Amino acid sequence: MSAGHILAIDQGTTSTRAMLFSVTGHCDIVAQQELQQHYPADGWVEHDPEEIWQAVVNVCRQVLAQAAQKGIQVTGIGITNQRETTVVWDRTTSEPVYHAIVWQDRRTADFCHDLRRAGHEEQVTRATGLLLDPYFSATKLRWILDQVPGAQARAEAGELAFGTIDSFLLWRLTGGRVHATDVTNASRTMLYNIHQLQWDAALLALLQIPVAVLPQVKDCADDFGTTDPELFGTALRIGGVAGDQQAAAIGQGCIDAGMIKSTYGTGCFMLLNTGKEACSSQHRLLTTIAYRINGDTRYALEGSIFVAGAAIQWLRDELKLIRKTKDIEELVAALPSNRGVYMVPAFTGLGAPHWDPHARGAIFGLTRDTGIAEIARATLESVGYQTVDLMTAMKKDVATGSWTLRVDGGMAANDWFLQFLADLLDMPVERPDNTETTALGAAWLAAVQLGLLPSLSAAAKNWRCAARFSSEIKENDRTELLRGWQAAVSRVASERA
Ligand SMILES: Nc1ncnc2c1ncn2[C@@H]1O[C@H](COP(=O)(O)OP(=O)(O)O)[C@@H](O)[C@H]1O
Ligand SMILES: O=P(O)(O)OC[C@H](O)CO
Repeated sequence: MSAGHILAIDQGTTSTRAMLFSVTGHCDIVAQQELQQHYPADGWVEHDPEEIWQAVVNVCRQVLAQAAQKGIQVTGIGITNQRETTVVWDRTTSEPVYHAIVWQDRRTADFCHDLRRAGHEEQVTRATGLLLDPYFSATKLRWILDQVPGAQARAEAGELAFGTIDSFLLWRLTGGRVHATDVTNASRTMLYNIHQLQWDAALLALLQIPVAVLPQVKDCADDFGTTDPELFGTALRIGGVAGDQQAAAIGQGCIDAGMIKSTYGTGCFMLLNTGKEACSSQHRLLTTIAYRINGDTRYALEGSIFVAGAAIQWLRDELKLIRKTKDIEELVAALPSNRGVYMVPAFTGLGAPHWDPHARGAIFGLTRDTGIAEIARATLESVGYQTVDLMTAMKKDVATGSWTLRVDGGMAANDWFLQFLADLLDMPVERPDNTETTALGAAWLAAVQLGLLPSLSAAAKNWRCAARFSSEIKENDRTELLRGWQAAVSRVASERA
């Protein structure tokens, strides 16, 4: 029997995956299930937690069945998840009291605006490293406690539990025995003090969140309990949990200060490891926890863009300009330039460094001969320009870094995009051989906890570069491209930003 494999659960925004990894990071078996998106109103995005749970059980069972057939021994489980997405459930029945409110949801934009006007943003940033934005869990939780009849009183009485998706899965996987989360997920709630490493009493009071509703916060490699034996036929230990962007940074081997990764999935998330220092941004980036192992906390600066690959899906599904996502590469590569067309994909507002939840998307520079290719190219380019906005802010905040960008996620398969990125950033862009970095990071955390790996440093030695892109354009051309973007993005700003 082959030993030492970890089952990684990656519960993402658009799909749920289970993957089986060896400790070197080789993936043997994968199962995946799409997740339905619910848009009940403008700017609202929800998931059905029961659908998420069923998908997790299904994909895990598929992988475990194949592992058993191949005689592979599964040592334990690592979990990684879409962050901030908020679930509240009944502790007795384990049933959610409302749909999961997804990180992209903007329904609490006005509430955040009011809190900002009342002067609370500095307090939020000082304690949590975040900005006062509907992106984070706190105001979503407040909304559920306000809108579901009786929820506030039941939360105060200890009858309800709140959690990000990792917590909800831990609860269900352990048969309601564990109500916990890890520090990286906690650091995205806007309720967790990232310096004191505990729930922030002043913010809980400000938002009237009862302590009784909150999960216990653990390290990323920790004892998260064992699965209910009835689920998978055996009790598996859960040894690792991290939010998906932090897990991707680990899977990219960005475990030391100065290393940067960017993940291009539905959104784009750039994390710069700042080591033991919680660097506070002067340029509207987030300070967040990169990971904590054996009580040793490492921090990161994060730039979050809400729409990256989702814009390519929009071209495919709404505008029907491309049939398959991968068709975009050939389409845009055929054009000699962007022909002055710029697209700002502010479908759900703008994230870092603009933080404008009321901004909406726009296309600029249209002429009589603008066609499908120009609009597709402007859309793909917009993800590159937004990356430059993040990197520019990071370079201003932190003097030293490796200034090499490691990339992953669905869009990292697009060579044209990665070359454009290297051209715009004037920086090497590296794609690893294993682009399933998110699940890999969760697997490595569990492997460390369960004794299959001595440390994350040992794990990171397995990282390999598969493709490297360097700038091939002139400084003048870069400046011109960026000037066009800056003009476009400034025109979608809302009056309330
Ligand atoms: N060749 C490609 N060019 C551009 N975008 C792509 C390409 N392949 C996939 N994508 C985009 O990548 C995203 C899927 O990436 P993935 O990492 O699976 O996302 P998530 O984890 O957020 O669900 C989709 O939004 C899709 O539009
Ligand atoms: O599920 P993803 O990969 O789109 O990631 C979502 C992020 O964690 C949101 O902060």
